[in-house]
Amino acid sequence: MNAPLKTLSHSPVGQHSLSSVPALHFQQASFEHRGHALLTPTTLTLSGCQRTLIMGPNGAGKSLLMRLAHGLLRPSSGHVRWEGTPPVQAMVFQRPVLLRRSAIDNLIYALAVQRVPRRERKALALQALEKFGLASLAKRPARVLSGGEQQRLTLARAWLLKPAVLFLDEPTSALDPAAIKAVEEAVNEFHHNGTRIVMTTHDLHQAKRLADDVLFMYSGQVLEHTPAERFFDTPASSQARAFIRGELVW
Ligand SMILES: Nc1ncnc2c1ncn2[C@@H]1O[C@H](COP(=O)(O)OP(=O)(O)OP(=O)(O)O)[C@@H](O)[C@H]1O
Repeated sequence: MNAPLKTLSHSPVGQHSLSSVPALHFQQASFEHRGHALLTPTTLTLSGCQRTLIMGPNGAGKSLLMRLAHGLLRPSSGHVRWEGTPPVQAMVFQRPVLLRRSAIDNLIYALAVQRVPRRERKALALQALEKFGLASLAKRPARVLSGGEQQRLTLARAWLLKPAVLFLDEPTSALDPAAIKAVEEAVNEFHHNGTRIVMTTHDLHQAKRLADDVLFMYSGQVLEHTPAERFFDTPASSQARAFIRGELVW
């Protein structure tokens, strides 16, 4: 059972205003592997602190686009550029990536990497565990936590980073309804604190709950990037219409 998230604001230093999160531009950015175009030349901009949901069938290129955005991959041609200084970013994966140590030590390690003074680390880590309903599991090895608990721990770690941009790659696909709710609440709280959200999901209902805008991909192409309401009410492409009806397999 997941308790609702405790309200705890980021410190003022960690708050972002619409104008302070720099835009990210894809300029004719493509990605090829062994002669196959996995992302056709793509031009788009992510700006403000929107919640952008990337949708599309399996293999459409959603994770690829996100990895290019986060800088984990470089485009084969074109550019992926921040307007100004690249902001603090965090990424949450479908399968949580945690160190072989206790829950609290995973957070303390992340703070050490950020060079937070040693004397402040434990209190900050405890606050984050408390916020994500994990205080009673602080000493438990992170890797034996349940899937939902592990995902909340990765969100707690991201929270400590105070990212201007948070990328989430299918963060709820392996979770039960209560854990999904907890993750969605966390996503919204990041959003309320001025973090831009970029997230992939296969869950249309989740996308409707969370999205400000939708990026729809099909076969390595971004077919639509529109406000969420327009995407769900009047999708422009036949592929998106089929996808929303549950008829587009790939
Ligand atoms: N780094 C990479 N090198 C080579 N091929 C890749 C790489 N990343 C992804 N691919 C390939 O690109 C295609 C798109 O993969 P991607 O993971 O982006 O799809 P997706 O839309 O996220 O799919 P799913 O919904 O199944 O997670 C796939 O055919 C995949 O095998």
